[in-house]
Amino acid sequence: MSVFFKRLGKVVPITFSHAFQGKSQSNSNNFPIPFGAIAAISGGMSYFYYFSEPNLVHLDPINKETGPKSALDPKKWQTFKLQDKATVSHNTHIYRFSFDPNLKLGLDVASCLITRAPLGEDADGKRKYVIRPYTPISDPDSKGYFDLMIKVYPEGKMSQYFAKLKPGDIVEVKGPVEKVRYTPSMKKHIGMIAGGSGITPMLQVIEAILKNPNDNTKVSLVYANVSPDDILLKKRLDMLAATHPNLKDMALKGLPTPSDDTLILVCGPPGMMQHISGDKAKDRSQGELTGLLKELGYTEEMVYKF
Ligand SMILES: Cc1cc2nc3c(=O)[nH]c(=O)nc-3n(C[C@H](O)[C@H](O)[C@H](O)COP(=O)(O)OP(=O)(O)OC[C@H]3O[C@@H](n4cnc5c(N)ncnc54)[C@H](O)[C@@H]3O)c2cc1C
Repeated sequence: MSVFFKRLGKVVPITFSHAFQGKSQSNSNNFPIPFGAIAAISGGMSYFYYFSEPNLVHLDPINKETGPKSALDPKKWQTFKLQDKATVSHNTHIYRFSFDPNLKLGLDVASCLITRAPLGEDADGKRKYVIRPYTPISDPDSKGYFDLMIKVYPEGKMSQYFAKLKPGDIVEVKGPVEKVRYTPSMKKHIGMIAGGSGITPMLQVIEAILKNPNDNTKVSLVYANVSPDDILLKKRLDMLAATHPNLKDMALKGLPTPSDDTLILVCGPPGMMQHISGDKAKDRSQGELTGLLKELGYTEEMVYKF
């Protein structure tokens, strides 16, 4: 496993021990997206990401009661009203959308939803849309709202649309789209490799594991970012680093070794995917497993690309 981190280290100009120093770091030449910060968390961690940033939306207590009705419809675009927006980092925000408080959103872990926004008209005067998937990070069992954490790109069609939204504005949403079905204790050890906003599907799975007291699945998360300032939920990670003296070692040993009891989830920008696992196929199926994970002996059955 140390080979993996040696190789990863080639594209990570700063080691984990530097990741929380709060300075901007130089770019790597090896990667389309430079990775300047990497964090690893292992095993039975508790998660408080909503409480880790002072300017976040205040969450209502989660209503665990489940009901038969869902707010989402996989076949129909539905409108959801933006209730509030909170800043997580210089380019990332959490958007809370509200709906009927008697309903759950209606998705199984791990799933995303699809959003669309009007984008001018085509030659025939027909409305054009930009369509993008996003992964809710709120508890799927909460009623009446869901949260999206979205990174804004300077030229990003949809993320710029989100950046301009004000409370009361509406967004069209369809779904859910199931990615990988998580069932409690389906694997002994799950490794996660995330870059930037690729942390969102990992959060969904982590939350599902941690809220179930009977689920003892071990989770190792490797989280790469452009610079320390880009680490989403940094305060929470800082706290873990401060209270877990062996966290640095875990960064070197954390990922599960290849075995039938192992699942590695990967989500991040194209450059990272290419290097770690190979990108998904053009038809968005899983595609061939290549990259570091393949070299290290993981098989396609052990890896899932979001
Ligand atoms: C299953 C799934 C779930 C997703 N969940 C989330 C989520 O929860 N939160 C979230 O923020 N995003 C998520 N994404 C990514 C999201 O769907 C969009 O791709 C992203 O918001 C960019 O869309 P855009 O229209 O703003 O940019 P585009 O108009 O598509 O791209 C414009 C420019 O932005 C830059 N850019 C766009 N995407 C990236 C990238 N990934 N890395 C580096 N540069 C980029 C490039 O320079 C690009 O040329 C998810 C993607 C998938 C496939």
